[in-house]
Amino acid sequence: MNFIEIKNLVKQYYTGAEEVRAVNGISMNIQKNEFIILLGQSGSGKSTLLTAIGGLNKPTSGSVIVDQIDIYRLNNSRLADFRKEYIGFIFQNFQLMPYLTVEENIMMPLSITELSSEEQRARVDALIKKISLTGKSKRLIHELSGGEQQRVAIARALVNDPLIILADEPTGNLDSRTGAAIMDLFSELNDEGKTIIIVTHNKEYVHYSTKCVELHDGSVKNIEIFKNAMAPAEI
Ligand SMILES: Nc1ncnc2c1ncn2[C@@H]1O[C@H](COP(=O)(O)OP(=O)(O)OP(=O)(O)O)[C@@H](O)[C@H]1O
Repeated sequence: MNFIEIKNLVKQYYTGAEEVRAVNGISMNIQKNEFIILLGQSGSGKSTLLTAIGGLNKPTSGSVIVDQIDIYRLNNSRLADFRKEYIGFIFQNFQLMPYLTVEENIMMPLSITELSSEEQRARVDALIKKISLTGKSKRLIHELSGGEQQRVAIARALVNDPLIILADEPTGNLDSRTGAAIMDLFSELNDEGKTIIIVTHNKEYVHYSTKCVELHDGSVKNIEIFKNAMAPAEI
């Protein structure tokens, strides 16, 4: 059974009199534990597709089905619950709170959960260790390097233990060595069972993926398969 099914997805934006078909009828299936890289020129629809998969961008038509949930048929509050349970989202510009500490940033999505404070503490400590920032947990975000900030953003995306990690140009603001280290971290998360979908301009990263999907003008132009995910993969 497919973990994520994208069915004939269309997204049109209207700005004044102008209409843009950012996604123009995309269908694809993604299996659990795949590592998908979305490539394509600027404006080809990558971010629109990614945010639609993450329940952040209601399509004009078509559907996104995750774990058998037709997500845009949910009401807003259930859709928010879906995002919390299933999705960890990471952005190019980190979107962290600059005047909060590393651990306060990671803990933010937990504040509304029912975990005890001890459980929250243990979870945050384990994530700080995972991103190799032990010893810097009390630092303010603006006292960290770009690569460290992106690691904090990844830890924050992981704190509710989502099954799916979506990242929009996560290495776009980083130098190549730091970018590769971030990709290694995604690879490690994929090995641990997370399904990962990353938008990037960097073709050198395709070897991290199980499947590379290239978009052009809102459609799938090419699909290249690099390796099998744990489950047999099929798009
Ligand atoms: N909120 C919006 N309102 C109007 N048009 C939009 C909006 N978001 C995106 N678009 C348009 O939709 C098209 C696809 O945009 P999208 O951001 O999905 O592409 P992209 O491949 O991620 O581009 P980039 O690599 O530059 O981030 C573009 O023509 C863009 O201008």
